[in-house]
Amino acid sequence: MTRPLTVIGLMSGTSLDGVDAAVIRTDGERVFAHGPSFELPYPSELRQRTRDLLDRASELDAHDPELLSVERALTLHHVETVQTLRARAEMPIDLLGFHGQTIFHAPAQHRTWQIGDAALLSRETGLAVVHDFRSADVAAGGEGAPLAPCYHAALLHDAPRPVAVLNIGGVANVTFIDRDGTIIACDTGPGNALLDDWALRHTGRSCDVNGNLARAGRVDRDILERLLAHPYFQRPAPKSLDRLSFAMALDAVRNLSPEDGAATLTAFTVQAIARTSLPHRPEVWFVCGGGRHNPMFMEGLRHTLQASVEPVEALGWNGDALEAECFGYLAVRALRGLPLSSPLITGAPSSISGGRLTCSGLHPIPQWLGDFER
Ligand SMILES: Nc1ncnc2c1ncn2[C@@H]1O[C@H](COP(=O)(O)OP(=O)(O)OP(=O)(O)O)[C@@H](O)[C@H]1O
Ligand SMILES: CC(=O)N[C@H]1[C@@H]2OC[C@@H](O2)[C@@H](O)[C@@H]1O[C@H](C)C(=O)O
Repeated sequence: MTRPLTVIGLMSGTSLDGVDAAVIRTDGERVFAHGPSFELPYPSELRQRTRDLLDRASELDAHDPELLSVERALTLHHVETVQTLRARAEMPIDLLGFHGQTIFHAPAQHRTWQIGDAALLSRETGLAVVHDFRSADVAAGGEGAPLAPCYHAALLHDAPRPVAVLNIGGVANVTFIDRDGTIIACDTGPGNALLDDWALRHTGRSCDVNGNLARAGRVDRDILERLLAHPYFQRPAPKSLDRLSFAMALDAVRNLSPEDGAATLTAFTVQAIARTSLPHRPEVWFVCGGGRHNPMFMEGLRHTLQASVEPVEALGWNGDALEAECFGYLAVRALRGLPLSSPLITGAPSSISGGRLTCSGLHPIPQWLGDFER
């Protein structure tokens, strides 16, 4: 039997709001325990510098001084997150699963780019680090995202089916598990990112807190229909998005009032989710990610999907920590050479593993790592 490991998973998502970290104990197949979790928000200056990098990421040179400076600052923010969580966890940690920050995602060009210095993280924490989860899938011709479905499936083994887990992060993505266990997944469209950018521009706050701006506005139906005419919504799964894939929506609503713009962008996220083509109607949609804290998304989804829509807390899960837990789980799967994705999830030609191990902070290398040699 493979030894279970205690792992800290680390996720810095497309919302650019901060680092989520969570402890789980897993052998990469079963999850034995969930430990504490913690989020360390980015200072607004670092969030803005990262946001600015995204705009020029497609042309960025890997040695760009600002890129390297942001990468170092983001990594040190991860180090601080790990040290804080470690102190709270009061248990020895074996491994880190480090997603990094996606700054560019274009699977059609065989490119996906997560920044973050795994060697620095390993040196500063003295822990082994698994990172670079998406490249192998993209290199094999897959979308490289979403990767959470395999973790959702591990947690949902005895839930009623068909069932959907919907993550509303910066981008939104769904995992659908059919009656026979078949998993279908994709990014559905925008999540919070457009609304965050709009709210920042018009209110100076980093998001539309509790949907208050959108609630006071009216949806512009013409603009909404135009946005939903985007070919992405006709494409079947598997499919995935970059944070900026729908940046033109901000341009489309630019002449609306702050309230009407927020209402229209909120409806765009909801309607994009509802248009996702699934083989059967899920019995329940369980929602995770920061978007579930926005009642305008939750109410809009209940109304549009005409189905039960619950936060994942209804399953006893922690919807703010789920993605971080996921990268802890995937880190152990990667060490064991187990698949992180499958053809129906990312479109890769076969189920393939991924991730890379960095141990620059370990002297000597612990013996148990030898058990995982692939
Ligand atoms: N009370 C709230 N009201 C409105 N929006 C909220 C609230 N709380 C959180 N959010 C939204 O949730 C976002 C953070 O979500 P989350 O942490 O899931 O993003 P992420 O980790 O970047 O996700 P992903 O990797 O899936 O893109 C914030 O940027 C904000 O838009
Ligand atoms: C390229 C990339 O970082 N994609 C993220 C992003 O954020 C949400 C959505 O777009 C999803 O596809 C993915 O993250 C989650 C954790 C995933 O891989 O499942």
